This record gives sequence, structure tokens and C-alpha cells, in this order.
Amino acid sequence: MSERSSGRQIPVVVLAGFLGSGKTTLLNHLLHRSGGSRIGAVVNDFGAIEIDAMAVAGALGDATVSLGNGCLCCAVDGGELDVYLERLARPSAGIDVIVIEASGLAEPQELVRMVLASEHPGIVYGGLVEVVDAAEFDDTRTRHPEIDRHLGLADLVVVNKVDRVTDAARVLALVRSLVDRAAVVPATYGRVDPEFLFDCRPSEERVGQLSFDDLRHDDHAGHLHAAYDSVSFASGRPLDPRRLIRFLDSRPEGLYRIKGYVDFGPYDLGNRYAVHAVGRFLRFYPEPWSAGEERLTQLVLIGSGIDPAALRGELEACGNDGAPHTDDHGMWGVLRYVQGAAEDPAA
Ligand SMILES: Nc1nc2c(ncn2[C@@H]2O[C@H](COP(=O)(O)OP(=O)(O)OP(=O)(O)O)[C@@H](O)[C@H]2O)c(=O)[nH]1
Repeated sequence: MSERSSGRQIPVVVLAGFLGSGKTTLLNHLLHRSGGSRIGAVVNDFGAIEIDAMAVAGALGDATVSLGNGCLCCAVDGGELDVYLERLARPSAGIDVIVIEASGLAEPQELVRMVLASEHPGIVYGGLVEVVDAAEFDDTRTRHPEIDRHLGLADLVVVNKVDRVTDAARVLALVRSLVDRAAVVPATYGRVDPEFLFDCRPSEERVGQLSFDDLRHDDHAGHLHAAYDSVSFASGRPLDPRRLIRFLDSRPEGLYRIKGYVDFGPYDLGNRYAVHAVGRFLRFYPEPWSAGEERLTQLVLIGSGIDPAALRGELEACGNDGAPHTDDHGMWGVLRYVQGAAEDPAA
């Protein structure tokens, strides 16, 4: 019998973690491996184009709702979130657990506070899951010491991307030293047993402690995202692969995160290319265009100390001039960054 039909409350899990740590990857893993449980998701994108929502929507259909353009943690009240939670918690939706994927710059305590403050009788706070990028962890902590505080609130920490480090044991030990009572599990590509997430519900005592100590409505200026800008770029003109690679190879230090989809037009008529940059990490993932899909390039760039107008201009300049011929070598630069099967054998 599902939780709904037995009249129990639906747990709402907050899935947080710094930019690019692997939250969407983990959510997609859960959606494909959740067995008999039906998951509803609320996806909060930082940029104006909802790339994360696009990445999970196919798997979820009407069980995804998207809250784009800005951190949910800055909503004045949880009213908007409540509307979405109510929609997902309707018995007719048949949902067993709801996951809120926070933007990579959200303040997790604000989201937890909103869930705890919700007056919807059909839901209950199901815990905070923090995803950590093992390869970027040291640098991210140096730039953002508040990450330690986020980990202290977590009920489960997934130390992701252990395939990218040679000292996973050290990173795991460091994370364990920073958490309070959370379980800490290593992962690649967010592959954790869904039961871990569904069972990470905090004790009553912990929830009480959270609502009094950790969840004071804090100063907005101190939020992580206060120091970040985002640039959204959408174009129906295909990009030239060489120009785009030149742009990406010379991207400024502060431009920490790029994500979206690229149309290379005549260079590959069959595929669009999902692109992800996280710090200096860069990957392209070709995926076939769906029949009838509008051929667009849609990118979100997020960084600190960046010049949005200049970046938008540089992306404009990556447009293909409409030259009728492609050359055989044009895509080489892109293909260097296409993920090989050896990198993720289970993909
Ligand atoms: N090598 C490696 N790459 C990973 C792993 N998990 C995720 N990635 C890649 O990291 C990039 C970012 O992953 P996402 O799941 O989009 O990260 P996110 O936390 O949702 O990103 P934001 O929403 O922008 O904060 C993508 O290119 C993923 O394929 C992993 O375990 N190992």
C-alpha cells in the first residue's frame, strides 16, 4: 500500500549542494532507480532559463514543477512553494516522496525553514541532503566558508565525484569531521541507494533544534548568491564549434558554472550538445534532437565578478556566419570534451 493511500504524510526532502556538485545527476538517478516509489520534484534554477528542469522533466512528466529565475531561499515567504507542494501532495498525483532540488547557490536553512513552516497537513519535512563535489571541495570551502555550516545542518551528505579524486578517503574524513549527525556516503554520478534518501528523515529532537537554533531568518546580504551573477543566452542561430571552444578555453576564473544545450547546426544535424562546466571541468554530451524540437542554443552562465554584457557579446560572436560548408575538423575541439564510456562505464 502506498503512503498516500494509508493516509500518512509525504516526506519532503531538500536536496542542496554547491553549484555543479551533482544534484540534478543524483535526482535523475533517483527517478530511474526509485523502484515502486513515485517521486515528485520541485526544481529551483538560479538562471532565467530552466536548464535543470529540462534535464529532469522528461523523466517526470507532470510530477515536476519548476521554480526558475532566482533562489527560492529569497522568496519573502513560502507561499509559492506551498502552492507547488500542495499540487504534488494531492492524492490523485500518487506521489510517495517529494524532492526539492535547490539551486546551487541556495541557503539550505531557508528552504528547510519554508518546509517546516508549511501548514499543509499532507506533508512532513523529510530531511536535508547535501551533495559535495569531492574534486572541488577544498577550493569551494576556501571561497565559501559557510559551506561548513550547511553541512552541519544535513541529515545525509553525498560525497559525489569520487572518481575525480585520488584522495577520496581524506575528503570523506574531512566531511565527516564537519557534520553533526549526518550519514556520509561516497558516490559517483549520484548513484546512492534511494532508500538512503527516503530514510534520512531527521528525529523530532533534531527538527526542534533546527527550527530554533539554525533557522533564524538571516541577513540576505550574507547569502552565497549575493556575490554571483547569472547570464542567460538563447539563440536560434547555430554556434560555430571552434569559436565556442575558444570562448570556453579562455573563460574567466570567476565564471564557475556553465550549463545548457548547444546547436552546432550543420556540424551535427542529428544531435544537440548538453554542456557542463564546473570550475575548470568541461564536458559535452551529445543527445539526439527530439522530432519536431525547436533547434535552439540555451545556456546559463553563473559566476562571481563576471561581466554579463561582455559574456553575452562573446557568445553572440560564437554564432555561425551561415557558411554553407562545414569542415571535417571543425568539431574536433568539442569532441575532445565529449565524455567517453570509460569515464562512466555504467552510463
Ligand atoms: N566525473 C564525474 N562527473 C559528475 C559526477 N556527477 C555529476 N557529474 C557531472 O558534473 C556536472 C554537473 O552535474 P549536475 O548534476 O548538473 O550538477 P548540479 O549540482 O545539479 O548543478 P547546479 O544545479 O548548476 O548547481 C555534469 O557534467 C555531470 O555529468 C561524478 O560523480 N563524476
